[in-house]
This record gives sequence, structure tokens and C-alpha cells, in this order.
Amino acid sequence: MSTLDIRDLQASHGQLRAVHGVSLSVKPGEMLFVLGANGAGKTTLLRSIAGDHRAEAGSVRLSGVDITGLAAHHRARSGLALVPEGRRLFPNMTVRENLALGRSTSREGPWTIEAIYEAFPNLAKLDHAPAGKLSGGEQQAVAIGRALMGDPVAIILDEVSLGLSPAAVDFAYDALKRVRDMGIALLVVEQDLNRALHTADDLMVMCEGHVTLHATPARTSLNALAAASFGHDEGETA
Ligand SMILES: Nc1ncnc2c1ncn2[C@@H]1O[C@H](COP(=O)(O)OP(=O)(O)OP(=O)(O)O)[C@@H](O)[C@H]1O
Repeated sequence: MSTLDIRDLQASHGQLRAVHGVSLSVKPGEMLFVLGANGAGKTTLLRSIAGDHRAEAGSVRLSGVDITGLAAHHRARSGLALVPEGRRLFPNMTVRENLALGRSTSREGPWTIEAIYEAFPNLAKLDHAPAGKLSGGEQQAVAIGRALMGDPVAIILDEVSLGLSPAAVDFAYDALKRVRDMGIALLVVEQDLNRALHTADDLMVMCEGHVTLHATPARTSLNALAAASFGHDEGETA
């Protein structure tokens, strides 16, 4: 059974339909990437799944349970975590304090701060550092750790590598791969097609609110992903 199962999700901003009937599913320990150019509808899709934006139609199921009617904080308590674009840590609070907040906003599970440090030894060294002083990659890892504190079965992440140096992206992706190995379902929005192609279990490209390509890495290419981002088939000229 899929951990996250989205059927025909539709969402708008006023008169503008940003997501046109998107369906996807993510299994335990699987990483599905959502790719696409600016304005493709990726963030609206993620926010609609998390319950931060109201979907007009469609369904969201988590571990087989329909959570479509739940508010965002109840979805979080059901085991769905969102790591938003920009990570939204509290810069003046320490890594430990930011991690502790993950517990207070979500459900109780086996995760403690010590367990997070065991899973991500690089974070343990930063325990008392203010989050605002960390590199972008370290901040992303703290945001992932904060999500884990809520004992999620699925984590959705927006723009994982945006604004990060290549070394910082490596750091963040190392954390993500560890989370995947824990059996958690990951839905990741990424602008870096190459990075996605080399990390994903499954890939989806959106253009103007529609899914223009859905394939495993073995069955697609960088060219096909780029073409689909602009709504073309591979080889088609603009
Ligand atoms: N708050 C909003 N009010 C009005 N229109 C919006 C709002 N947020 C997004 N949009 C519009 O909805 C469409 C989809 O935007 P969305 O942010 O979901 O795309 P995206 O793929 O995440 O792009 P980006 O990479 O730029 O964040 C775009 O046309 C965008 O201009």
C-alpha cells in the first residue's frame, strides 16, 4: 500500500487554476521528485497536500486513510510533515530548540533529540549553535530533523536545494537518503533536474499545473525532463 496517495487534486488562486487534477503515490522508503519551471504549480500542489492551501477537488490519503477533510495541523498529527521552502527555522534559537519545536507541533513518536543526533551525527556537533549561523545545508538538515520529531510516515519538502552551494546540497541530500532508508515516504520539489535524476525512485514533471511526464529515472533522461518542464515532448522544438 502507498503511504501517500493523491487522486485528481485540483487547486486555484482566485480565478487561476494552479493544479489541474494531479494524481501521484509514494510508497514507504520511496522518493518521488516533482520537477518543473517557476510557476508550474509545484508549491501549490505541496501546500494543498499538506492542507495549507484548500484543494477544490480530489483526495489525499495517508496510509490508506482519507485525510482530505482535515486541517493542516490534523494532517501533521496523522503523520504528514511539510518542510517548506526556505525551511522556516527560528534563526536565534539553537539547533536543539528548533528540533524540540517539531515535537510540540505534531504527534508523539519514538524520536528524541538524541535519536536525531544519532541518525545525523553532523547535527550533534551543532547542538547549541543558533540556527541562523548554520550553512544552508545544515539548516535543511535541521528542518528535516524537526519534521522527524513529529514521527511522520511521509515528509513533503519544497525546493530542497534552492540557494544552496553544491556542498550544502550534498549535506541536505545525505540527510534525505537516511530518511528514505528509514522507510519514510518522501515527496520532494526540486529545481535541479540532474540531482533529481540521480537520486529519485520516481520522477514527475509539471507544466502549467499539469503533469507532463511521470517516469522512473531508468526510463527517462535529462533532455526529456527539461522538455517536459516546458510542456514539450523530447525532441520537439519550441
Ligand atoms: N498566493 C498566490 N496568489 C495568486 N497566484 C499565485 C499565488 N501563489 C502562486 N500563484 C500562481 O499559481 C501558479 C503556480 O504557482 P506555484 O508557486 O505553485 O508554482 P511553483 O511551480 O511552485 O513555482 P516556483 O518554483 O516559482 O515556486 C503560478 O502561476 C503563480 O503565479
